[in-house]
Amino acid sequence: MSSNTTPILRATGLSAGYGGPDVVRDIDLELTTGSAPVGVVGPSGAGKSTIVRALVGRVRPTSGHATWHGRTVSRIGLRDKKAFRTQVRRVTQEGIADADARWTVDRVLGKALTDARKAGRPSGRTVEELLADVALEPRFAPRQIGTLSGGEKQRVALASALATRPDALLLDEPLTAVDPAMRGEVVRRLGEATSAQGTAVLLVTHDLELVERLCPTVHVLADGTFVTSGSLSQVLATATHPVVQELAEAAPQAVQRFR
Ligand SMILES: Nc1ncnc2c1ncn2[C@@H]1O[C@H](COP(=O)(O)OP(=O)(O)OP(=O)(O)O)[C@@H](O)[C@H]1O
Repeated sequence: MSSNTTPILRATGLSAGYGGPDVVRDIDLELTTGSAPVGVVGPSGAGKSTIVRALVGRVRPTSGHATWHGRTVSRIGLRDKKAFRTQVRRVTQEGIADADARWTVDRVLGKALTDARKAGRPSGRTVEELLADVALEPRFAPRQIGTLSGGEKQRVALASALATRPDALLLDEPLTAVDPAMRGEVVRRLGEATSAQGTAVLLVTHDLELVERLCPTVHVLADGTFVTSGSLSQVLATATHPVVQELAEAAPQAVQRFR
């Protein structure tokens, strides 16, 4: 990728909060077409979700910028909002919370595919392929959303986001309800799907194992600022900040080898 490619999404010196003191400060981050997934890890309350909210325009920066193809996110007009929402998808731990509980998985994903086509973003995928991207078998297609487990709802939310072949996928603790044994497989398939369709991924999570599997680069957030960045192995091996040391100590066996 040439260095003058405009990033899909970029935070530059971004600070933001909720009316009181800023909860994130001076954040620099970018997602570029074809870039490898980027992780953000840090303790609860550090501001991870706030960064994602600022990137999608749900929280307005108090200083600095969030930009989408060079345009200030908080100033995207009504006319372009739909395109923004199709091209930049956020998936939270709520899973498919917006969908009617009586709708079937097939109907939810079918609608996502139709919406994508109407928005000029045909993915050329089928419901079965989307389900496979998140390691769900075809037998889930006729199931009503209200009958799914929390982890299954989270996987349907991911599949629905993939349906629009988004430029950027912002994942905020997307697999908390998926059991650890299955999480690795979902992430593997998700990594393949996003890489094949050129979707840039930002993964915000407590789960270092997920980051290790998906993200060659990770930023560590402590009390609203990035304190270190690099590969997870570099970050853990050179831990000097107390938050990084705490993360390293709490890390599962699979990532302890980096220490
Ligand atoms: N709507 C809100 N109004 C006021 N304060 C908020 C709001 N949402 C979050 N905060 C505060 O902002 C800070 C950062 O919250 P945020 O949700 O970004 O952290 P996080 O790192 O994602 O945490 P977690 O890992 O627990 O989800 C916290 O102190 C939180 O209490």
